Amino acid sequence: MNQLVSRLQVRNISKSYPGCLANQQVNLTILPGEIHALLGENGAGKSTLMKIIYGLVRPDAGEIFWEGKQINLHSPSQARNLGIGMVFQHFSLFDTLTATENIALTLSPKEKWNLLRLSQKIRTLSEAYGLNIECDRPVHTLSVGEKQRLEILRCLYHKTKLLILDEPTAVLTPQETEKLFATLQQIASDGCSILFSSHKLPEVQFLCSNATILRQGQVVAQCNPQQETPASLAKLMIGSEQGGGEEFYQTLISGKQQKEKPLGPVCLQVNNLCLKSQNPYGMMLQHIDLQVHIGEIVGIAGVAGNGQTELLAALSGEILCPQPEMILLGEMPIGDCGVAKRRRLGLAYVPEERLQKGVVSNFSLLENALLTAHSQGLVSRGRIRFRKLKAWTQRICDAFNVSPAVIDMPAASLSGGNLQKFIMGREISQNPAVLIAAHPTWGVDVSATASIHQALIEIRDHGAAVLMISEDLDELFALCDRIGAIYKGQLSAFKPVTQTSRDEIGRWMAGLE
Ligand SMILES: Nc1ncnc2c1ncn2[C@@H]1O[C@H](COP(=O)(O)OP(=O)(O)OP(=O)(O)O)[C@@H](O)[C@H]1O
Repeated sequence: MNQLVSRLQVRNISKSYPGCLANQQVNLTILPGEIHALLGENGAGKSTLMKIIYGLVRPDAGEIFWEGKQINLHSPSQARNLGIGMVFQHFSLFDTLTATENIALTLSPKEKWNLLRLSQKIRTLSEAYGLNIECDRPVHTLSVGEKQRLEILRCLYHKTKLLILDEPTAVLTPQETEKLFATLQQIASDGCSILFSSHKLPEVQFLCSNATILRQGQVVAQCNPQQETPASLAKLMIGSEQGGGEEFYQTLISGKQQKEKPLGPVCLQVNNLCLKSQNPYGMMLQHIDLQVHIGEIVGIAGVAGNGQTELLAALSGEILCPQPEMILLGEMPIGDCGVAKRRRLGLAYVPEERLQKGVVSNFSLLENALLTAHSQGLVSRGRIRFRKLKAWTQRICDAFNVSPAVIDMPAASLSGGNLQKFIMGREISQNPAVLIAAHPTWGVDVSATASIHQALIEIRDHGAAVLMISEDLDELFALCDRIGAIYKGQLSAFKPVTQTSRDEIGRWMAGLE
């Protein structure tokens, strides 16, 4: 193959949305077999550019060249036919269909296939790239990592020549990320180009040989990440006026070192919780005992699919417990209380799936704020107090740097990281007695991660009990006072972070102790 012909070139691409220039005269070139990073803060315009390249969003201006020829993309199916595949931050799979059926849906009507032969082909491909997918399992039973591998497999099936990955490692465990990177390197060495966006800068450095950096929709730099440091990459993203050097980056990522302190009274308690999953492939919770004290952040680590979803559902009230005493808030049994009552009693909740469960995506930020914060004096005698609601929502956006802070815009129009900041802000601002948060900084950029960590530390220091469930060990170690792991529906012991190590937690996550 002629290495001089670029796989993809975009020239002077611009795209605006009401009140925002998402991309401004963006130029980008990707060569065959290159793993190219697209970097920028939340809202910098990365997803917009990726969606333009995938034919999902029409640019207002600019040109796209595919293997040297100018193209006019008007749909993802046209992009897929050319060899462009995309894996979104929020997966685009049908949950009730199997892996094979999901791939079958994307085949052209002209293609001859039957499910059995297709399954065999997919299995062979899956083995060749070490993707490890069980073809006959319904998608809703797959873990996050498995769903992502299925999306990649679907692209490989279509002989993708440019694979676009929008924050693929945001909710993967370190082990899953390692596996993903090995697969990506193999795909790239076979000649497929990869466009990769991530807020995890050390990963970008490890994987990518070229990077384009966006700030407020414009290309501000291009570099080889392997010749940079995470600090210098962060500085390019944030801008030299604000971003400092290594020290500045370290303060962003390191969180607050915990001092050991005496524990306050227990605020959230789970007693011998045994619960069958409602999902036939789900994980049964077995004899869960857990205590979170006032003024404490407790972290639960674990590989996705080990009972985190079931535990979150039981704690939030989505699923009721067989006995009320299985969950206590202070001294009050709440195991039989629904979501609304638990919220009234002071429990706030940030779910795993932000678009499906965290917000109603076509509701405005204002309406989404009201959905969980109505008891904060925002409703009186059945009437919404609009002035208060507007001020409340605006305060969340300002305090958590949600951009654009336009409160009557639909939640779906926010970038992924900004939506996460909004959901975290909405829950933290209610000063809950207990905050349960799954993946609190999913897809959030380095500086916003630091602000969310700071906000979590502040509510803890003001007496809240915080329970975090995350696969991100760096985050758990940066924030938590005590940490444990979940494996096959059972909890490990919990230890102060100062008395354990990543190795030990990693062993607990793998059920080795
Ligand atoms: N459908 C839409 N309607 C209105 N505004 C939009 C829409 N999609 C994106 N935007 C805006 O365009 C800007 C760029 O968003 P984009 O999702 O491309 O950012 P990003 O760099 O991918 O951010 P993140 O890292 O948070 O995913 C943001 O200000 C966002 O609010």
